[in-house]
Amino acid sequence: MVAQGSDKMKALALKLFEINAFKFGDFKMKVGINSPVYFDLRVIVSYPDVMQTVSDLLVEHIKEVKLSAKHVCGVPYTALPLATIVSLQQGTPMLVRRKEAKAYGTKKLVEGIFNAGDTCLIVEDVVTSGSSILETVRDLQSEGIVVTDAVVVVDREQGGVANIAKHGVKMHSLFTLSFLLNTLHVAGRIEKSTVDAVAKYIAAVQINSDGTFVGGDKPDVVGANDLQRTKLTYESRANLAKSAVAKRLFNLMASKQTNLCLAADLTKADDILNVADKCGPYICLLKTHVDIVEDFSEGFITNLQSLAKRHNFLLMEDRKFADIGNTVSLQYAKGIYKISGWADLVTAHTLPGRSILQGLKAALGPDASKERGVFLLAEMSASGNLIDDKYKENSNKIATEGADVDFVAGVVCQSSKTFAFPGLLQLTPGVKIDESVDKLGQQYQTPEHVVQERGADIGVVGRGILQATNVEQAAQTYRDRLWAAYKDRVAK
Ligand SMILES: O=c1ccn([C@@H]2O[C@H](COP(=O)(O)O)[C@@H](O)[C@H]2O)c(=O)[nH]1
Repeated sequence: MVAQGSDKMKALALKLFEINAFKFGDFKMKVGINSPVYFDLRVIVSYPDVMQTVSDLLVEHIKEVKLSAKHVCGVPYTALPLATIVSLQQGTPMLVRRKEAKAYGTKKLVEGIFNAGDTCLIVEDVVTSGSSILETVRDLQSEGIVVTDAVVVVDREQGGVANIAKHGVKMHSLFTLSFLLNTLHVAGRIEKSTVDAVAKYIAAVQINSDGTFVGGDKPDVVGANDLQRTKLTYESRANLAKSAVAKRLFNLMASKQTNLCLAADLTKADDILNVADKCGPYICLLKTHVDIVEDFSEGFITNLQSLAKRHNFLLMEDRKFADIGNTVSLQYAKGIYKISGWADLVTAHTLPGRSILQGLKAALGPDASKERGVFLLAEMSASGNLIDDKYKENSNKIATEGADVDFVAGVVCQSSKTFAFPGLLQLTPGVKIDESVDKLGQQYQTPEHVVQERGADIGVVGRGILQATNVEQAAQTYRDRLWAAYKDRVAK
């Protein structure tokens, strides 16, 4: 058997985590309940080296457990390329199971040349209850094909082994979820609390092959899933962040005990520097709209950076980039403001799609995402804005899937439902001591409401502080209330 403890297996486990083939958080599952861990092995097709290693290990595993079937068949769709490589490497003919029978011609469910009585080995990527394997087994059996074994990449340990065994099929997995958790923990990639949260969930949620739950009742998943982002501390979320700047910001917030962002929307450089100095001790982030500064100069940026260093806060330019990649790249690095040179973070609309991330990254060097990050706008605080649920869903995908997620530090939004991944920060503008709406449609909620009801990790306050008679005192009040709301949220 391929030793789960081998260096090759451990390295592959870490690589799969690195490329986001699995992640931790709070994810909706096919069976209708949320899970603290989510696998998406579809991404491996974008990494030929990973494809190669996974299929090499599958072939090794097949040899070691002496599985000798006449055919090999992947469970559609993710396992199809894996089954193809296994077939090529072993010289074993492949069968392809259609998900729907052809409506015309042969109306076949299984493509390939076979005879009744032939044996077939199933290849699958991830097994939860084993129901997908069983669907494929059923179709192969209906053609008289004999199935006794299935090789899988990951067993989530939620009942799959027993469920498929009831149908005479033995599962041979490369990885168990427990092994992956342990490997990541030993390598310092996840905390013990993450291991425990997933283990608790797996123990509570065992699934039958028909999608019902072992024990009958729907488990109390809210209780079982301790990885919901609003329940976690900033320290533990720092470990789950893919963006280096998000990690830095989570740790800064935790050590400085502040989740307040000051929106320094003033038009004179000295006024911004003055307010940054006064409020610096209370903020984790200072947000600018640099294009409203009437006397902008390089000196202003140098002074702002030294205040950021002195008071330990990060700088965010709320540029809300929204153009094609090439233009965004120029807007980020060139012109008068040369934003990429000084802003730790910027904001960008998701309207242009993924190219917004590629455009921003193109303006930076190869290690771009180590020093810089972006907050994607998935929702706005302005009344009557045009963002709908589909837009939010797609924004979440851009923030959490694909090769550029290491550049995404967080999401600007108004609701905890907009995204689940705990490694991202929720930045929520529209915060004031009293709920209200300004003359131009800005909608305000209280610090407690945005943190506890809406899931904000960082509350953005502009005029609530800037128009106060004593800005320093106002910053302290907002910091105290936002921080207390966060402490209450994680204590519940
Ligand atoms: O949806 C959004 C996105 C960004 N903002 C920005 O936040 C501040 C809010 O300032 P207040 O004075 O506290 O209203 C401002 O810079 C906006 O550009 C937002 O309000 N809503």
